[in-house]
Amino acid sequence: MTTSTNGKFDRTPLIAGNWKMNMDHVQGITLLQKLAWTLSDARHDYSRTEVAVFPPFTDLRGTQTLVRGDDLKIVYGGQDLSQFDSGAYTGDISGQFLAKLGCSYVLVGHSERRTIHGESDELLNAKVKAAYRHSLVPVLCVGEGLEVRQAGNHVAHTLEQVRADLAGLAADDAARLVIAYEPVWAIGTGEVAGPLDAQEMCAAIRAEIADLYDDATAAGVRLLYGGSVKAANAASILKERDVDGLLVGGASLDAAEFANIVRFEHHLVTD
Ligand SMILES: O=C[C@H](O)COP(=O)(O)O
Repeated sequence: MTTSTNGKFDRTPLIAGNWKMNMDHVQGITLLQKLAWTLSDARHDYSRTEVAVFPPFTDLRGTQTLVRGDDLKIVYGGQDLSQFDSGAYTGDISGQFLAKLGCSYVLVGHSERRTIHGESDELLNAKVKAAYRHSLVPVLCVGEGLEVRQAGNHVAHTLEQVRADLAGLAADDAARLVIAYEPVWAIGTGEVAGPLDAQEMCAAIRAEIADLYDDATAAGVRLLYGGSVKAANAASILKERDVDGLLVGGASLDAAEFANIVRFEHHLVTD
């Protein structure tokens, strides 16, 4: 388990920015530089809250060069990877290539991959395993659409994704996993799941991991919430017991806004 000096956190909180298909390699460098400067001016302590960005593939080499050159503490990852390691898979990107570019993480099963690209749980299970083959930590994205939520089946649906996507995964790999709960109806819509919705699902996922593995493994897994997160709602979501971080889309494209989300602790009201 990672440890944190943050009051409620047993695990180091992770604030992750998914740039999606925004920011070319020049814009990406400018955004990353602004983010690093803003956090440096604010004396952000990266050992208290980890910061990750997920730029498009074409930005990763520039990201690596900037992070290394300026000795930044921001970590980064790819938005997807192939289930294969190399070969005749036109357009795909191997986890091996991501690792060589210094990526720490990789998103797996973002809802936009599941819906637009029709990625199945079987495929995502293979991608999770491919990530570990290349020492990348998968950020596995799960969550329900609006109809499932309205029918009240959101917990069962999401846990089914968790079970299928992790099938056959070893416990020591599972313990390092990050899972992002992203209700599809709250992504890019301005609709935010309430803190209690986020907590309900994160607690259910943690209990499921404990069932699949054991309590120690479940205690190590970091669970993020994603869906229309802004600086104004970040702290209230992160106050919840089982929520260990955030996966931020739109708001991560604005360095000042994202830095404010990273600095959520300054907005936490202590009870
Ligand atoms: O990966 C991020 C999620 O899809 C959330 O995106 P959003 O913050 O723009 O709603």
